[in-house]
Amino acid sequence: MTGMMNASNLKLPSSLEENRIPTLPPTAYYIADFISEEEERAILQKVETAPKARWRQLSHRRLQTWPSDLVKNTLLDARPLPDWLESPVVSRLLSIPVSDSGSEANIFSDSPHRRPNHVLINEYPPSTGIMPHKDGSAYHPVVCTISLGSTLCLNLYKSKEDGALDPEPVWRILQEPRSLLITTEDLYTEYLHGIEPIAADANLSEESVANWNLLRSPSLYKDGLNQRQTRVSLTYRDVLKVSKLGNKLGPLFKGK
Ligand SMILES: O=C(O)CCC(=O)C(=O)O
Ligand SMILES: [Fe+2]
Repeated sequence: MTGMMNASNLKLPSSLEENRIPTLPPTAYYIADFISEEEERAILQKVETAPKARWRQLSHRRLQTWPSDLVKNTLLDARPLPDWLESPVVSRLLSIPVSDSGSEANIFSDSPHRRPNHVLINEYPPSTGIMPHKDGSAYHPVVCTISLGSTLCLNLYKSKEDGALDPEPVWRILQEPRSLLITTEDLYTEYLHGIEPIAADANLSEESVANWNLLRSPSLYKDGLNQRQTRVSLTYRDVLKVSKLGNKLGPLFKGK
């Protein structure tokens, strides 16, 4: 067991502000060691052994939604998240104050349910990605992403004056396994994000990676390359609309 990272070895910041990515527009935070290797393994195990019907297969990527898909931007299924998605991630997330000012406010203090109520799980084999997009109006504009299994780059894009997408990313964020990335505000509303469908991320450097100084292991990428393995991401958000009807109909939903 020597050298194995368990939760008690994690060095969480005393506030998110300490881990703000300084070169980005408001506001993004990156915590390289948010969960331990043990916790990563346990979550991956749950993801991989979920009932087959939980998975939605897209052409390259597959995904799960917890507790369920949205219908017209509404969460119909008001059941809480399962334990393995709630703990340790949500409790840890809510325990970190945004600033050192003495206020206890956490990243979900201003959201309608004061906590994430929805998790999207995406699995990306090497050479798969997600097209540049915005996350839209269904969610409170705070996105918390846990990365598992592999490092890859998330790209941030701007729209041009004419509304068309500028295909060159304006920034890149390198997400290591077990890291937490939080994006909010302008990064939610003004910019698009996406992941290129490539086998390796290239030209990685202090100049080209916005969160370079917050990485756990920048030395792994000193040749500028990151060979991708399969990466699983957990995207935690607060869905604004939760149906009361969904609650009453709960027993009728044959939830898996
Ligand atoms: O996997 C990720 O990090 C991004 C996922 C994403 O952007 C989304 O599902 O909206
Ligand atoms: Fe997204």
